[in-house]
Amino acid sequence: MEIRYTVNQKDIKRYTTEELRSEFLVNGLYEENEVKAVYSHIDRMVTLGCMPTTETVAIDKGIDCWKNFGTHYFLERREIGIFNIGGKGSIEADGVVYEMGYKDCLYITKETKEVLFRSDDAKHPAKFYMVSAPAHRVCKTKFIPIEDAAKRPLGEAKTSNKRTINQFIHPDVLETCQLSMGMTVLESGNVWNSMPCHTHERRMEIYMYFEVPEDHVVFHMMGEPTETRHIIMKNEEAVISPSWGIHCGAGTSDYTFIWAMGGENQAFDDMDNLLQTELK
Ligand SMILES: O=C[C@H](O)[C@@H](O)CC(=O)C(=O)O
Ligand SMILES: [Zn+2]
Repeated sequence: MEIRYTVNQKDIKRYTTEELRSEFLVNGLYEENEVKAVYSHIDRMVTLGCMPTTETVAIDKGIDCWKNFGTHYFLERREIGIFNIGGKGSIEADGVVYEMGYKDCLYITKETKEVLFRSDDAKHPAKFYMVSAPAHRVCKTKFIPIEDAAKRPLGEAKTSNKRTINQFIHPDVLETCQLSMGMTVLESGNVWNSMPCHTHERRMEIYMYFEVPEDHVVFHMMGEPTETRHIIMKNEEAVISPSWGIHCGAGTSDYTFIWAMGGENQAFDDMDNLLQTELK
């Protein structure tokens, strides 16, 4: 598992493109029958990808839980949210099997000892995208299909940002310790997400862009509002946003992304909103 430490907003002003990317971009999430995990010291959030093909893959494959977490198993003191962005598959959590279709979500609570990933068809494998946060109490493991997500339509075609925020792991849908997660779907021909943009000093956030057509990219904006930087994102790549940073983007096409937050609170609307004209 790759470990990343926290960075400071004063230092990143001088980062090169490569330095910015190695600090904030998470790519190569899907290697056959492996678990790719990046542990960020920013709110101790772990971003993971798993694409089982011919094997049943355990969540801690390639991870030394005792060394990295000081626990006997991955979810001993953590909770996790998982989306399937690939073909049909299943997740087994302490003996209970959840069938996971495209864009289905599963929240798994703290103290779940065994988590296993499988694909129904190795030729069209499931791709599990996951974010895990430290947790202090047991909640309820819950399967959440997109129909059960709380929907928030936002934006308009005139400003190229017509989209729907689907809140899956959210206090209105289920209880968690600190994790919240959802999926924002842009309507055809709309390219801007999270614009007008915001920060939230109380929480960090991770975006993972997908349904980005081949040969297209998303310009993900980051940095302090008056010191903005960008990272060019390809399909199925994630980007870490520290509490002090904006996080929004424009694609060269429409796309979808999964957001995940952790930190002090779970109040989705607790944002420090910014006007476009305030940005530099
Ligand atoms: O804090 C909330 C997150 O940044 C996202 O939910 C915003 C988003 O999906 C959007 O406006 O498109
Ligand atoms: Zn945000």
